[in-house]
Amino acid sequence: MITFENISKVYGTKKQPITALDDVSLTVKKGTIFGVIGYSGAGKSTLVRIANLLERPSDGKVFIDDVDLTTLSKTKLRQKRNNIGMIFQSFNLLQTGTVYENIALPLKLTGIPKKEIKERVKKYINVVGLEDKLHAYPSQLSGGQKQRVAIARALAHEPSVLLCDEATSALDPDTTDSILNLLEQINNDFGITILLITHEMHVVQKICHEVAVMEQGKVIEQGSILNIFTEPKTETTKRFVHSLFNEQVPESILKDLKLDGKVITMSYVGDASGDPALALVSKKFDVYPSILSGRITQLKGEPYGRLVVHLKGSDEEVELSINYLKEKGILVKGYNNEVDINAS
Ligand SMILES: Nc1ncnc2c1ncn2[C@@H]1O[C@H](COP(=O)(O)OP(=O)(O)OP(=O)(O)O)[C@@H](O)[C@H]1O
Repeated sequence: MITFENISKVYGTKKQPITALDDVSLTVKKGTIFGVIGYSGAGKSTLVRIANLLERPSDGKVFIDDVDLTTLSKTKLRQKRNNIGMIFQSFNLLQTGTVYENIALPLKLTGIPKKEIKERVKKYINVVGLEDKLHAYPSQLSGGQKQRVAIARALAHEPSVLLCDEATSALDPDTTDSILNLLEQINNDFGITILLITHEMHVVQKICHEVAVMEQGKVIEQGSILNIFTEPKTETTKRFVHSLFNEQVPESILKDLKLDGKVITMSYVGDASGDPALALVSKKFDVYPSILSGRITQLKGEPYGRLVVHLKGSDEEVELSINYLKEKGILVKGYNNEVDINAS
Protein backbone atom coordinates (compact mmCIF):
# COMPACT_ATOMS: atom_id res chain seq x y z
CA MET A 1 0.00 0.00 0.00
CA ILE A 2 1.14 3.54 -0.76
CA THR A 3 -0.30 6.56 1.03
CA PHE A 4 0.46 10.17 0.28
CA GLU A 5 -0.75 12.37 3.11
CA ASN A 6 -1.06 16.11 2.47
CA ILE A 7 2.00 16.18 0.24
CA SER A 8 3.27 19.52 -0.99
CA LYS A 9 6.41 20.18 -2.96
CA VAL A 10 7.79 23.62 -3.65
CA TYR A 11 10.94 23.89 -5.78
CA GLY A 12 13.06 26.88 -4.91
CA THR A 13 14.33 28.35 -8.17
CA LYS A 14 16.34 31.52 -8.76
CA LYS A 15 13.38 33.37 -10.25
CA GLN A 16 10.55 32.29 -7.97
CA PRO A 17 9.37 29.22 -6.04
CA ILE A 18 7.41 26.67 -8.09
CA THR A 19 4.66 24.70 -6.41
CA ALA A 20 4.80 21.29 -8.09
CA LEU A 21 2.44 19.59 -5.62
CA ASP A 22 -0.20 21.27 -3.53
CA ASP A 23 -1.65 19.25 -0.65
CA VAL A 24 -2.00 15.90 -2.43
CA SER A 25 -3.53 12.99 -0.54
CA LEU A 26 -3.90 9.60 -2.23
CA THR A 27 -4.07 5.97 -1.24
CA VAL A 28 -3.01 3.17 -3.54
CA LYS A 29 -4.57 0.01 -2.13
CA LYS A 30 -2.45 -3.09 -1.68
CA GLY A 31 -2.32 -5.29 -4.78
CA THR A 32 -3.92 -2.76 -7.12
CA ILE A 33 -2.70 -0.92 -10.20
CA PHE A 34 -3.20 2.80 -9.73
CA GLY A 35 -2.71 5.29 -12.56
CA VAL A 36 -1.98 8.99 -12.21
CA ILE A 37 -2.70 10.88 -15.41
CA GLY A 38 -2.16 14.51 -16.26
CA TYR A 39 -0.73 16.84 -18.86
CA SER A 40 2.87 17.99 -18.84
CA GLY A 41 3.76 19.96 -15.72
CA ALA A 42 0.85 18.62 -13.65
CA GLY A 43 3.23 17.25 -11.01
CA LYS A 44 3.11 13.51 -11.83
CA SER A 45 6.86 12.88 -11.92
CA THR A 46 7.35 14.78 -8.71
CA LEU A 47 4.67 12.67 -7.04
CA VAL A 48 6.07 9.32 -8.14
CA ARG A 49 9.60 10.36 -7.12
CA ILE A 50 8.28 11.26 -3.69
CA ALA A 51 6.92 7.72 -3.32
CA ASN A 52 10.46 6.46 -2.68
CA LEU A 53 11.88 9.81 -1.53
CA LEU A 54 14.04 10.31 -4.61
CA GLU A 55 12.47 13.71 -4.04
CA ARG A 56 11.67 14.93 -0.52
CA PRO A 57 8.31 16.62 0.00
CA SER A 58 8.26 20.16 1.39
CA ASP A 59 5.36 19.07 3.53
CA GLY A 60 3.36 15.91 4.26
CA LYS A 61 4.03 12.24 4.76
CA VAL A 62 4.45 9.23 2.49
CA PHE A 63 3.75 5.73 3.73
CA ILE A 64 4.77 2.45 2.11
CA ASP A 65 3.02 -0.44 3.82
CA ASP A 66 2.37 1.71 6.91
CA VAL A 67 5.97 2.94 7.27
CA ASP A 68 6.35 6.72 7.04
CA LEU A 69 9.42 7.15 4.81
CA THR A 70 9.91 10.77 5.85
CA THR A 71 10.83 9.68 9.40
CA LEU A 72 13.43 7.04 8.44
CA SER A 73 17.18 7.39 8.93
CA LYS A 74 19.37 7.20 5.80
CA THR A 75 20.23 3.55 6.48
CA LYS A 76 16.65 2.53 7.16
CA LEU A 77 15.49 4.39 4.06
CA ARG A 78 18.07 2.58 1.93
CA GLN A 79 16.80 -0.76 3.26
CA LYS A 80 13.18 0.21 2.70
CA ARG A 81 13.91 1.30 -0.86
CA ASN A 82 14.83 -2.31 -1.69
CA ASN A 83 11.17 -2.96 -1.17
CA ILE A 84 10.18 -0.31 -3.72
CA GLY A 85 10.97 -1.06 -7.37
CA MET A 86 11.03 1.66 -9.98
CA ILE A 87 11.12 1.74 -13.76
CA PHE A 88 11.67 4.80 -15.94
CA GLN A 89 10.86 6.06 -19.42
CA SER A 90 14.57 6.01 -20.27
CA PHE A 91 15.14 2.52 -18.78
CA ASN A 92 18.29 3.65 -16.85
CA LEU A 93 20.32 0.54 -17.65
CA LEU A 94 24.05 0.26 -17.11
CA GLN A 95 25.33 0.43 -20.71
CA THR A 96 28.64 -1.27 -19.93
CA GLY A 97 27.02 -4.28 -18.27
CA THR A 98 25.26 -7.29 -19.73
CA VAL A 99 21.63 -8.04 -18.98
CA TYR A 100 22.82 -10.46 -16.29
CA GLU A 101 25.02 -7.81 -14.70
CA ASN A 102 22.30 -5.17 -14.85
CA ILE A 103 20.07 -7.39 -12.74
CA ALA A 104 22.76 -8.94 -10.54
CA LEU A 105 24.89 -5.91 -9.58
CA PRO A 106 22.21 -4.04 -7.58
CA LEU A 107 21.43 -7.30 -5.75
CA LYS A 108 25.11 -7.72 -4.91
CA LEU A 109 25.18 -4.19 -3.48
CA THR A 110 22.42 -5.10 -1.05
CA GLY A 111 24.48 -8.05 0.21
CA ILE A 112 22.49 -10.92 -1.26
CA PRO A 113 24.58 -14.14 -1.49
CA LYS A 114 25.92 -15.17 -4.92
CA LYS A 115 23.85 -18.32 -5.19
CA GLU A 116 20.63 -16.49 -4.49
CA ILE A 117 21.53 -13.75 -6.96
CA LYS A 118 21.92 -16.42 -9.67
CA GLU A 119 18.56 -17.94 -8.79
CA ARG A 120 16.78 -14.61 -8.76
CA VAL A 121 18.26 -13.47 -12.08
CA LYS A 122 17.18 -16.76 -13.65
CA LYS A 123 13.70 -16.53 -12.19
CA TYR A 124 12.97 -12.93 -13.15
CA ILE A 125 14.57 -13.00 -16.59
CA ASN A 126 12.13 -15.83 -17.28
CA VAL A 127 9.22 -13.76 -15.98
CA VAL A 128 10.01 -11.03 -18.51
CA GLY A 129 10.68 -13.56 -21.29
CA LEU A 130 14.30 -12.64 -22.07
CA GLU A 131 16.15 -15.78 -21.02
CA ASP A 132 18.01 -15.84 -24.36
CA LYS A 133 19.40 -12.31 -23.86
CA LEU A 134 21.25 -12.77 -20.56
CA HIS A 135 24.64 -12.03 -22.09
CA ALA A 136 23.54 -9.23 -24.41
CA TYR A 137 24.39 -5.57 -23.77
CA PRO A 138 21.65 -2.91 -23.62
CA SER A 139 22.80 -1.46 -26.96
CA GLN A 140 21.89 -4.79 -28.57
CA LEU A 141 18.29 -4.67 -27.30
CA SER A 142 15.11 -2.99 -28.55
CA GLY A 143 13.30 -0.43 -26.38
CA GLY A 144 10.75 -2.99 -25.25
CA GLN A 145 13.50 -5.48 -24.35
CA LYS A 146 15.37 -2.81 -22.39
CA GLN A 147 12.24 -2.06 -20.39
CA ARG A 148 11.83 -5.79 -19.73
CA VAL A 149 15.37 -5.89 -18.33
CA ALA A 150 14.54 -2.87 -16.14
CA ILE A 151 11.42 -4.67 -14.92
CA ALA A 152 13.40 -7.85 -14.15
CA ARG A 153 15.97 -5.74 -12.28
CA ALA A 154 13.20 -4.18 -10.19
CA LEU A 155 11.45 -7.51 -9.54
CA ALA A 156 14.68 -9.22 -8.50
CA HIS A 157 14.53 -7.25 -5.23
CA GLU A 158 11.11 -8.83 -4.64
CA PRO A 159 9.46 -5.50 -3.90
CA SER A 160 5.95 -5.01 -2.56
CA VAL A 161 5.55 -1.87 -4.65
CA LEU A 162 6.53 -0.99 -8.23
CA LEU A 163 6.67 2.64 -9.37
CA CYS A 164 6.44 3.28 -13.11
CA ASP A 165 7.49 6.73 -14.32
CA GLU A 166 6.09 7.04 -17.88
CA ALA A 167 7.41 3.51 -18.43
CA THR A 168 5.86 3.09 -21.88
CA SER A 169 6.14 6.64 -23.21
CA ALA A 170 9.22 5.91 -25.33
CA LEU A 171 7.71 2.78 -26.90
CA ASP A 172 5.60 2.18 -29.99
CA PRO A 173 1.94 1.16 -29.51
CA ASP A 174 2.46 -2.62 -29.88
CA THR A 175 5.45 -2.67 -27.55
CA THR A 176 3.53 -0.46 -25.11
CA ASP A 177 0.75 -3.04 -25.05
CA SER A 178 3.16 -5.92 -24.46
CA ILE A 179 4.80 -4.08 -21.54
CA LEU A 180 1.38 -3.23 -20.08
CA ASN A 181 0.39 -6.91 -20.36
CA LEU A 182 3.57 -7.82 -18.52
CA LEU A 183 2.85 -5.31 -15.73
CA GLU A 184 -0.66 -6.71 -15.40
CA GLN A 185 0.71 -10.25 -15.21
CA ILE A 186 3.21 -9.20 -12.51
CA ASN A 187 0.40 -7.59 -10.53
CA ASN A 188 -1.68 -10.77 -10.82
CA ASP A 189 1.09 -13.30 -10.17
CA PHE A 190 3.04 -11.54 -7.41
CA GLY A 191 0.38 -9.23 -5.95
CA ILE A 192 2.73 -6.26 -6.35
CA THR A 193 1.09 -2.87 -5.89
CA ILE A 194 1.77 -0.72 -8.96
CA LEU A 195 1.70 3.07 -9.14
CA LEU A 196 2.12 4.34 -12.66
CA ILE A 197 2.14 7.82 -14.04
CA THR A 198 1.32 8.58 -17.64
CA HIS A 199 -0.10 11.19 -19.96
CA GLU A 200 -1.85 8.51 -22.07
CA MET A 201 -5.40 7.48 -21.37
CA HIS A 202 -4.80 4.24 -23.24
CA VAL A 203 -2.37 3.11 -20.54
CA VAL A 204 -4.84 3.85 -17.77
CA GLN A 205 -7.70 2.22 -19.64
CA LYS A 206 -5.81 -0.98 -20.26
CA ILE A 207 -4.51 -1.98 -16.87
CA CYS A 208 -5.47 0.37 -14.02
CA HIS A 209 -8.05 -0.41 -11.36
CA GLU A 210 -8.14 3.17 -10.16
CA VAL A 211 -7.02 6.50 -11.53
CA ALA A 212 -6.31 10.00 -10.27
CA VAL A 213 -6.27 12.98 -12.62
CA MET A 214 -3.76 15.72 -11.78
CA GLU A 215 -3.64 19.34 -12.81
CA GLN A 216 -1.42 22.13 -11.52
CA GLY A 217 -0.12 20.09 -8.62
CA LYS A 218 -3.52 18.96 -7.40
CA VAL A 219 -5.60 15.79 -7.73
CA ILE A 220 -8.71 17.11 -9.44
CA GLU A 221 -10.56 13.83 -9.85
CA GLN A 222 -10.18 10.27 -8.64
CA GLY A 223 -12.11 7.03 -8.90
CA SER A 224 -12.41 3.55 -10.29
CA ILE A 225 -11.53 3.23 -13.94
CA LEU A 226 -15.17 2.64 -14.78
CA ASN A 227 -16.30 5.65 -12.82
CA ILE A 228 -13.80 7.95 -14.48
CA PHE A 229 -14.72 6.76 -17.98
CA THR A 230 -18.45 6.81 -17.53
CA GLU A 231 -18.82 9.87 -15.29
CA PRO A 232 -15.92 12.25 -15.95
CA LYS A 233 -16.57 15.45 -14.04
CA THR A 234 -13.82 17.92 -14.79
CA GLU A 235 -13.03 19.36 -18.22
CA THR A 236 -9.54 17.82 -18.14
CA THR A 237 -10.85 14.33 -17.43
CA LYS A 238 -13.45 14.69 -20.18
CA ARG A 239 -10.67 15.66 -22.59
CA PHE A 240 -8.68 12.57 -21.64
CA VAL A 241 -11.70 10.30 -22.11
CA HIS A 242 -12.61 11.95 -25.41
CA SER A 243 -9.03 11.56 -26.60
CA LEU A 244 -9.66 7.81 -26.71
CA PHE A 245 -12.94 7.92 -28.54
CA ASN A 246 -12.41 10.73 -31.03
CA GLU A 247 -16.14 11.27 -31.24
CA GLN A 248 -16.38 14.93 -32.20
CA VAL A 249 -19.43 15.71 -34.33
CA PRO A 250 -19.02 18.91 -36.37
CA GLU A 251 -20.90 21.84 -34.81
CA SER A 252 -22.82 22.65 -38.03
CA ILE A 253 -24.20 19.09 -38.26
CA LEU A 254 -25.00 19.08 -34.55
CA LYS A 255 -27.02 22.26 -34.89
CA ASP A 256 -29.26 20.75 -37.57
CA LEU A 257 -29.69 17.48 -35.69
CA LYS A 258 -30.77 19.23 -32.52
CA LEU A 259 -33.65 20.86 -34.38
CA ASP A 260 -35.30 17.49 -34.64
CA GLY A 261 -34.62 15.31 -31.59
CA LYS A 262 -31.66 14.91 -29.28
CA VAL A 263 -28.00 13.90 -29.61
CA ILE A 264 -26.93 11.58 -26.81
CA THR A 265 -23.89 9.63 -25.69
CA MET A 266 -24.59 6.05 -24.69
CA SER A 267 -22.05 4.05 -22.77
CA TYR A 268 -22.25 0.50 -21.58
CA VAL A 269 -20.05 -2.05 -19.94
CA GLY A 270 -19.85 -5.81 -20.18
CA ASP A 271 -23.01 -7.56 -21.26
CA ALA A 272 -25.29 -4.55 -21.70
CA SER A 273 -25.21 -4.07 -25.42
CA GLY A 274 -25.90 -0.79 -27.18
CA ASP A 275 -26.73 -1.95 -30.67
CA PRO A 276 -29.64 -4.32 -29.96
CA ALA A 277 -31.09 -1.84 -27.47
CA LEU A 278 -31.09 0.84 -30.16
CA ALA A 279 -32.79 -1.47 -32.62
CA LEU A 280 -35.51 -2.15 -30.05
CA VAL A 281 -35.92 1.56 -29.35
CA SER A 282 -36.81 2.17 -32.97
CA LYS A 283 -39.39 -0.63 -32.84
CA LYS A 284 -40.96 0.34 -29.53
CA PHE A 285 -41.06 4.12 -29.94
CA ASP A 286 -41.63 6.55 -32.71
CA VAL A 287 -37.97 7.55 -32.98
CA TYR A 288 -35.28 7.06 -35.58
CA PRO A 289 -31.86 6.47 -34.06
CA SER A 290 -28.77 7.06 -36.14
CA ILE A 291 -25.26 6.34 -34.92
CA LEU A 292 -22.92 9.31 -35.44
CA SER A 293 -19.88 7.73 -33.86
CA GLY A 294 -19.15 4.51 -32.04
CA ARG A 295 -16.40 2.44 -30.59
CA ILE A 296 -16.03 -0.58 -28.39
CA THR A 297 -12.89 -0.97 -26.34
CA GLN A 298 -11.64 -2.83 -23.28
CA LEU A 299 -11.64 -1.26 -19.83
CA LYS A 300 -9.33 -3.37 -17.69
CA GLY A 301 -10.40 -6.41 -19.72
CA GLU A 302 -14.14 -5.61 -19.75
CA PRO A 303 -15.85 -4.57 -22.99
CA TYR A 304 -16.81 -0.90 -22.88
CA GLY A 305 -18.82 0.70 -25.64
CA ARG A 306 -19.58 4.33 -26.42
CA LEU A 307 -21.97 5.51 -29.09
CA VAL A 308 -22.98 9.01 -30.07
CA VAL A 309 -26.51 8.73 -31.34
CA HIS A 310 -29.09 11.08 -32.79
CA LEU A 311 -32.60 10.19 -31.67
CA LYS A 312 -34.93 11.79 -34.15
CA GLY A 313 -38.48 12.24 -32.94
CA SER A 314 -40.81 14.26 -30.72
CA ASP A 315 -39.59 15.32 -27.25
CA GLU A 316 -41.96 12.84 -25.65
CA GLU A 317 -40.88 9.83 -27.72
CA VAL A 318 -37.22 10.72 -27.28
CA GLU A 319 -37.68 10.90 -23.50
CA LEU A 320 -39.41 7.51 -23.48
CA SER A 321 -36.58 6.04 -25.53
CA ILE A 322 -33.94 7.40 -23.17
CA ASN A 323 -35.78 5.94 -20.19
CA TYR A 324 -35.91 2.60 -21.96
CA LEU A 325 -32.17 2.65 -22.71
CA LYS A 326 -31.44 3.45 -19.08
CA GLU A 327 -33.61 0.53 -17.97
CA LYS A 328 -31.42 -1.67 -20.16
CA GLY A 329 -28.41 -0.66 -18.07
CA ILE A 330 -27.05 1.88 -20.53
CA LEU A 331 -25.66 5.16 -19.25
CA VAL A 332 -27.17 7.99 -21.25
CA LYS A 333 -25.77 11.52 -21.27
CA GLY A 334 -26.29 14.60 -23.36
CA TYR A 335 -23.66 14.73 -26.08
CA ASN A 336 -20.56 16.79 -25.36
CA ASN A 337 -21.57 18.05 -21.95
CA GLU A 338 -21.72 14.64 -20.27
CA VAL A 339 -24.64 15.96 -18.23
CA ASP A 340 -27.09 13.39 -17.04
CA ILE A 341 -30.31 13.46 -19.00
CA ASN A 342 -33.12 13.43 -16.53
CA ALA A 343 -35.77 11.75 -18.57
CA SER A 344 -38.77 11.45 -16.28
N1 LIG B 1 13.90 20.05 -10.08
C1 LIG B 1 13.01 21.00 -10.34
N2 LIG B 1 13.29 22.29 -10.12
C2 LIG B 1 12.36 23.25 -10.37
N3 LIG B 1 11.14 23.00 -10.86
C3 LIG B 1 10.80 21.73 -11.09
C4 LIG B 1 11.71 20.66 -10.87
N4 LIG B 1 11.10 19.49 -11.21
C5 LIG B 1 9.87 19.83 -11.64
N5 LIG B 1 9.69 21.17 -11.58
C6 LIG B 1 8.44 21.91 -11.93
O1 LIG B 1 7.38 21.34 -11.19
C7 LIG B 1 6.19 21.27 -11.97
C8 LIG B 1 5.74 19.81 -12.04
O2 LIG B 1 6.70 19.07 -12.78
P1 LIG B 1 6.61 17.47 -12.98
O3 LIG B 1 7.81 17.06 -13.79
O4 LIG B 1 6.39 16.83 -11.68
O5 LIG B 1 5.29 17.38 -13.86
P2 LIG B 1 4.81 16.19 -14.82
O6 LIG B 1 3.32 16.14 -14.70
O7 LIG B 1 5.55 14.96 -14.52
O8 LIG B 1 5.19 16.74 -16.25
P3 LIG B 1 6.10 16.03 -17.39
O9 LIG B 1 5.27 14.90 -17.90
O10 LIG B 1 6.30 17.12 -18.41
O11 LIG B 1 7.36 15.61 -16.72
C9 LIG B 1 6.55 21.87 -13.32
O12 LIG B 1 6.16 23.22 -13.30
C10 LIG B 1 8.06 21.73 -13.39
O13 LIG B 1 8.61 22.74 -14.19
